[in-house]
Amino acid sequence: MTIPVLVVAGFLGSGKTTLLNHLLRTTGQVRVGVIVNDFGKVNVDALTVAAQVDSVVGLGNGCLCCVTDVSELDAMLDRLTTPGEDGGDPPVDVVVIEASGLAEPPAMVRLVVASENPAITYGGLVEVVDAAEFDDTRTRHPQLDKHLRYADLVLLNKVDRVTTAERERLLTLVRDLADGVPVVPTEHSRVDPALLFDPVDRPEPRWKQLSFEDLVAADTPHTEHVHAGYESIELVEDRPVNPLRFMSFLTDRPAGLYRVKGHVHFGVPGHTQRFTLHTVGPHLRLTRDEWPHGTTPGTTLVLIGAGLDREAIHTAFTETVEPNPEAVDPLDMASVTRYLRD
Ligand SMILES: Nc1nc2c(ncn2[C@@H]2O[C@H](COP(=O)(O)OP(=O)(O)OP(=O)(O)O)[C@@H](O)[C@H]2O)c(=O)[nH]1
Repeated sequence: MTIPVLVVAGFLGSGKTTLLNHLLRTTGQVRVGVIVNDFGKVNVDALTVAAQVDSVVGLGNGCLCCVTDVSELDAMLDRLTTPGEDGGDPPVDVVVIEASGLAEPPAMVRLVVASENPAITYGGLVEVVDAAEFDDTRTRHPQLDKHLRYADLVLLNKVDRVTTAERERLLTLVRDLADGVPVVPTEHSRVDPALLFDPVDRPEPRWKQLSFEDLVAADTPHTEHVHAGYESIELVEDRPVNPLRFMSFLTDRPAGLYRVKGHVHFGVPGHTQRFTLHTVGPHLRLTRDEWPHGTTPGTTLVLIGAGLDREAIHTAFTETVEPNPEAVDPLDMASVTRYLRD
């Protein structure tokens, strides 16, 4: 299991810190490590802080870390993702970094994507935009359009501050500008964490200390419940898929797609193993191993995003099916193996 590292960006006051606090509160068993450049911003009840060592503040359900600039980020990621001395689990399941300033998000994304740390994987760049200020921000910062296209997911936040008609106009405009990047409308950055990363299935100990998360959950008002706001599509196919057609299905990403995970069966001579795939936006990650004993090779994918065209996706995927994998040129597998990380 690798630890996804997400980067949260957005203009001043758009709702980035609100998103971090929301994730710390609502991720169930997922332990979220948060990296901010100022602890003071995150709403930590002093009583719930279990320990503060150097620049890491430990919480019941995660860690809060502090970095002053990008150069410290790598070391902080190592710390958060290294298993304990007892060889047990690393301290967190997911890391969320709040990027500040305009230049930082691309630098942070590059650092995470290029990281040599085998424990982490890039989890996506989430751009938070303020619906009520959108037109003004765009006038003042024309580069906002570029930021939208560069993101892997856009949260159109503060929709409670605009009328329904305005919300629809903005949603259409932002979707248009984001050019295929999924856009999810939110209030107080309340996005379903399942859109961002996978839930963790950790057996609950029969007896456990009350955690930060339990305390918050106990007094979380009903209105805090998240609306799904995202969808997932499962694709299952027993027949092999063609490497070139399948890779172009992934790289010509369907509009609204945020991430894809699953197993792929190419069945091409010399490449009949199981390929495990994770994508976030345009970033692909593949590993290869043998099919577990007793399983029939086949492709099973879960696509997660917002505003997905189910029918178009099913059709495009079906077109990748290869009736005669033995006849496929093994060199065509280079389009797949160049993404391998094993
Ligand atoms: N009405 C409304 N207010 C919101 C919403 N989301 C955030 N806010 C408020 O907007 C203000 C700014 O939110 P933050 O989460 O601090 O924004 P930020 O992007 O972290 O801000 P900076 O770090 O200063 O750039 C706070 O007062 C939030 O409570 C929302 O959806 N609706």
